[in-house]
Amino acid sequence: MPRILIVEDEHIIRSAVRKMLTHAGYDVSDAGSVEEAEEHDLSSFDLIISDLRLPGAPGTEMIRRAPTTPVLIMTSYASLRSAVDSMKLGAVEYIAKPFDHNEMLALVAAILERKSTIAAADGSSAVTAKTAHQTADSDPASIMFGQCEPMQRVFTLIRKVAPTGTTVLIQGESGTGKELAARALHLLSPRATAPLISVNCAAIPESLIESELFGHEKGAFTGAVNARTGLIEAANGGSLFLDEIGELPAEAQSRLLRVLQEGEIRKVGSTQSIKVNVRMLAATHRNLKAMTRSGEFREDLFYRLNVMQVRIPPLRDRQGDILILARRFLKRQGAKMGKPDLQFSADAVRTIERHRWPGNVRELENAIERATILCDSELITPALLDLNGDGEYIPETLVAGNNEQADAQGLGSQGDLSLEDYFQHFVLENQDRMSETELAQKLGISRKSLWERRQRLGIPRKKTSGS
Ligand SMILES: Nc1ncnc2c1ncn2[C@@H]1O[C@H](COP(=O)(O)OP(=O)(O)OP(=O)(O)O)[C@@H](O)[C@H]1O
Repeated sequence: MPRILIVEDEHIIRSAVRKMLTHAGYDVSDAGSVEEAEEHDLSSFDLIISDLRLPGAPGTEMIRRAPTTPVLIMTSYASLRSAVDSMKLGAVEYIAKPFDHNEMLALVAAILERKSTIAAADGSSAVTAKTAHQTADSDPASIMFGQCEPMQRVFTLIRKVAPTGTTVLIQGESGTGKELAARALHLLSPRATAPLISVNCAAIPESLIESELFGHEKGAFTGAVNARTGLIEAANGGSLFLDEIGELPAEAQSRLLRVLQEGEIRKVGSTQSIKVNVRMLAATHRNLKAMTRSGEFREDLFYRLNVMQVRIPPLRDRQGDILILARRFLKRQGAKMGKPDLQFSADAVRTIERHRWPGNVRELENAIERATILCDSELITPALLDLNGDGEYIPETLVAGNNEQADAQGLGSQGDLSLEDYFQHFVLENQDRMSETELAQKLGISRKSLWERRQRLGIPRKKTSGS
C-alpha cells in the first residue's frame, strides 16, 4: 500500500485530504510543519504532499529534506508563482487550492505510477524528485488510453510532433483529454526534464491574466508591491500549456503574439524585454478560426499557434474504446474504494455504449466514480450510472455489435429542476453565443467558479465543436 505524508498546518484541510486519501486506499500520515514532518522517516514515504506556506520552514524545504521522495506542493491561487519556483527546486507537481477530490486523486495516482515506472526502469526503488519529473516513456499510450483507429492516428501524430519543438494547437471538446495530450507532447520531447507549466486561461481572473503570464514590475499597478516573474518566464527551457486559449483577453493576445514572433517577453510595467525559450502548447474547445472572423481572437495569433494541429476526437467517435475505458475506470475506482469485484450489468453496458457522452472522458470517469460510491452490490446498473442528464443517445445503428433494442429502464426521467440542473441547462443553452465571462456574469459567479462547476459536474462547454 503506497505511503503518503501530508504536511499542512490548516487542520480542516489536513484532515479532509487525509480522509480522502485513506478512503482511496493509501497509508497516510500527517504533520503540521516541516519540523514535525521530520519526526518521520521521510525516505519511507512514496509521496509527500505539502502545503507551500507553513509555520517555520516553507513546504519547498521538504524537497531538500526528502531527496528521494517526490513532493507535490499545494498552493493557493495567489501563490501560483511560488509553486512554479518550487517546480524548479524539484517538486514533481503542484496543485492549486481549492482543488476537487478527483483532481487530487488523479494527480496522486499519476505521480505514484510514474514513480514505479521509473523505479522499475532504474532497477531501484528509490527515485529522486528530479528524475520523477522525467516520465519519458516513448509512447503516448503510456499517458493516455486509446486503441481505436481515431486515437491511434492521434498517437502517431503526437509521436511525430513531440520531438520537434513546434507550437501545437490541441483541439477537441471538453473532457476529451486535451491536457493529457499536452502532457504527452511535453514528456515525449527533449524538454521532458524541464517544467511543463499548465495555465488555464478560463480559470484565472481576467484582470490578472497578463501579470500572471508575463510578470510585472514593482508598482506596475495598484497592488503590485513587488516585481514578479511570470509563468512564461518560469517555463523557460520547458513547455507552456495554455488551456482554454480562446478565453485569453485581447491585450494578453497581443503580448502572446510577441512572444511567439520574437521569443521575448515584456513584463507589465516594464520597457525592457527578456529572451525566453519556451515551447507553446495551446488547447481550446472553441472554434478559433470562427472567433477570428468575429474579431474575438487575433487572426495573426491564430496562425502562429496553429502550426500543427492535434484534434482529439469526442468519446462518442471512439466506439471501440468506450467500454474498455469504462472497465478500466471501474477497476481503478473499485480498487480505491475497496470494491474490487464490481461489474457492469448487461443493461449498463448497453447504456454506456449508447450514451452520447457530451462531457466525454471526464463525464465517463465521473459517472463511474458516482456509481461506484452508490453501489451496494457487485453490479453497476443503468440507474446507478444516472446518465439521463442530456437525454441524447447515439442511434442504435451506430452502436457496434448491438442489434437489440436497448433497455432504457432505470435511466430515470427528467425530474424537478435542481440548482445544478438549472446551471447545466443555462450553460448548455447559452454557451454558443456567450463567452465564459458573459456566462459567469449572467450566473452571478466568477469565471473561476464557472470553470470549477463545469469540472465538478462534468458538463461540456459546447454542444457541437462547430469547427
Ligand atoms: N485517453 C484517456 N485515457 C485515460 N484517461 C483519460 C483519457 N482522456 C481523458 N482522460 C481523463 O479524463 C479527464 C479529462 O481529461 P483532460 O483534462 O485531459 O481533458 P480536456 O480536454 O483537457 O478537458 P477541458 O477541455 O475541460 O480542459 C482527466 O481525468 C483525464 O485523466
